[in-house]
Amino acid sequence: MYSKIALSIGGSDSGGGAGIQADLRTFMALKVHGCSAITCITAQNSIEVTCVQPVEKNTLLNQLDTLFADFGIDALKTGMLLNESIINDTASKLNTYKITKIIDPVMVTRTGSKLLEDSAINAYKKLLLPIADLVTPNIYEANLLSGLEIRSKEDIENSARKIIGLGAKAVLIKGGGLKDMKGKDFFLDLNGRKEWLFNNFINTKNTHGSGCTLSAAICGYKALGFDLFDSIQKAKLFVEKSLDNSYKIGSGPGPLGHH
Ligand SMILES: Nc1ncnc2c1ncn2[C@@H]1O[C@H](COP(=O)(O)OP(=O)(O)O)[C@@H](O)[C@H]1O
Ligand SMILES: Cc1ncc(COP(=O)(O)OP(=O)(O)O)c(N)n1
Repeated sequence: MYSKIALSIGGSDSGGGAGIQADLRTFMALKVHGCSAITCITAQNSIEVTCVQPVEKNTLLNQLDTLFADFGIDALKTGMLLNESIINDTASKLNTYKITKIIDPVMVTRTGSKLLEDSAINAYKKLLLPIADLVTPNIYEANLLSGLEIRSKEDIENSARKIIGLGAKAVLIKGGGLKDMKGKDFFLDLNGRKEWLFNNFINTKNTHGSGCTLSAAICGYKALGFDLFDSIQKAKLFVEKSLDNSYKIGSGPGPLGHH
């Protein structure tokens, strides 16, 4: 019980639906010990983000150094990294860790609040994609990373190829941003393995934190020792069940019920 350790590097969601809070709940549900390195603090509810405060450089670096000095972390994921300076600092450390790295390139909430400065997109491409074992963009994020406008399944596949071309070992593009594509995601890796992955559509408005939950579950299953592709399949099932257990706590989209 709890012999494996996963780390989430990302932002705090004061509303508890996404970010570090969703990641730690996901790790716990998978019976993986969860650690966190907080990059920024957001004041957030189900409808808006009213304030974002990055932590100081040394606060971020000390969280990482202190964890790695004592714990044998099995896998990590990144979430909200906010700006170029946080991406630089995170990448400088990640370069030295020989564990699975899942990069969830969080850029904007479903309700339209920006979680990444525009000027930081190039830093993602230059510093994080080349060290990613897996990158998990939604349509909007894949668009910005690949420079391709995505309107169809074919565009998704082309965008995935571009992202692999930028150095990521594997990519999972979440199709939900296109009509009738919720639950349909496209996987491609460096060896040319390509698969469309499907889970059942869950008819709920309470989807806040589903992207974070997916990347955290992939990270958790990797920490438990599953290979990357199995981890993704299991994580999709985990998200489906968590969406089925989702609930409403404010006037906007509510959180997932991690189980
Ligand atoms: N209503 C839904 N029913 C089933 N699966 C869903 C639903 N909404 C999202 N998903 C799945 O949840 C995961 C996260 O996707 P999504 O919410 O689009 O990411 P993001 O929050 O990054 O935009 C994906 O695997 C997606 O297929
Ligand atoms: C602090 C923080 N990190 C990440 C997100 C984004 O969460 P995600 O699951 O990608 O999507 P939304 O449900 O927010 O659209 C966040 N909101 N806050």
